[in-house]
Amino acid sequence: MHKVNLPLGTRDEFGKRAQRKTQLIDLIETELQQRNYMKVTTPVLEYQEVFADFDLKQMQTYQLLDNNNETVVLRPDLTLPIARFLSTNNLKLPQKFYYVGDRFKIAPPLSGRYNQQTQAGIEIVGYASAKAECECLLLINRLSRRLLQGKIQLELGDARFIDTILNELSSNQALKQAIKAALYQKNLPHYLQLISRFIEQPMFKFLKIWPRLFGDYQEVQAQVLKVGLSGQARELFEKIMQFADWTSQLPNQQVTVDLSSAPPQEYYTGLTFKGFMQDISDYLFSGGRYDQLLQNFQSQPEPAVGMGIDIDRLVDEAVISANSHKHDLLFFEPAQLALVSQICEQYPELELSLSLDLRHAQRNAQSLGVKLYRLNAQGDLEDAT
Ligand SMILES: N[C@@H](Cc1c[nH]c[nH+]1)C(=O)O
Repeated sequence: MHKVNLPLGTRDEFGKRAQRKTQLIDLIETELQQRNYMKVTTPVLEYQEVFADFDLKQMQTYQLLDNNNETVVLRPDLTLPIARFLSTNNLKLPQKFYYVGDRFKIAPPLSGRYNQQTQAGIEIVGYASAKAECECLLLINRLSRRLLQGKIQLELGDARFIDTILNELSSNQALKQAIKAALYQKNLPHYLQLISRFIEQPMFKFLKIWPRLFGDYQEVQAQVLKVGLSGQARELFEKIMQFADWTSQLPNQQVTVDLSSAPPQEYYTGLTFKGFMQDISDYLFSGGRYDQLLQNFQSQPEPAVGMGIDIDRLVDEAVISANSHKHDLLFFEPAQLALVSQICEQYPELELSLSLDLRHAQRNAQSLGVKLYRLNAQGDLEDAT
């Protein structure tokens, strides 16, 4: 038979890694259930229109035709299916939900990323106050301390900040888009050229330092205070700083801000946050407020905050040890099945020896360094090593 390869960007998971992943998911689910989150599982297949309104980071999706000739996609995001779910089910709100599942995005070739990624996440729906953001930030801090020796750095921003500044500057859409793109790409020469026309404006001092406004929140705060900000931009800035102040008081929590990058998802409408580790390019946690999203699926908007947890990254980095203790073996004959069933219940860690005969079973136990038992005439365990 010829060997069949896996589709590009996919992998098999097995052994210790697969076991650690299950342990990690169990730990997160227990944590969330203890805090009264409701589990939601949505299918991996959705109609394309669920994702149509959002440019989910230019991602390519897997598309299939169902038997009615309608295009369905393997979900590239888990928040939009939850929004779709909420609009079609009359659940009592406010409510806190969580999910664990795989999402599928076709990664650029040679990027080293997998196209199927496991994500856990929470969606806190119906709460307008900052306490919903606090719940997410607390969870990141708790998981960071519990699993990653407190190594997660938080990065805060606000999805409205960039547009607010640009709207105060100009009504020229094309120009605003160009500045935004230069800022996102950190294309400094082009950015400086684009802002040069605002040299007479009071905000020019801010514009000049804007691309560098990321990093330690107190340093960024000091720089912004020097040049000043006004109006709504200032209010948003103060709100980000307020959250930075609160979270920096959590144990082992380093806090940074970023005032010049694209929000992690297009649907965010307020505070955004990411949790990352030094020297790892991908974020382990990413979320934000998205008060308008549910309006896309139903007539009414609903305040909401949520975040995703990159389970695959977390498995690679988390300090959890897979149970790897040895199992003693039980040699048996098929005719003893009913008895074996009882013994298995009594000794859940005993592994059945499936070797053909006692001699093979003994050899196997010896090479594994474990004991071999068998059942004597009275139905009791006896050492047969
Ligand atoms: N779906 C988001 C995370 C999130 C959950 N809820 C809100 N945001 C992501 O994948 O980045």
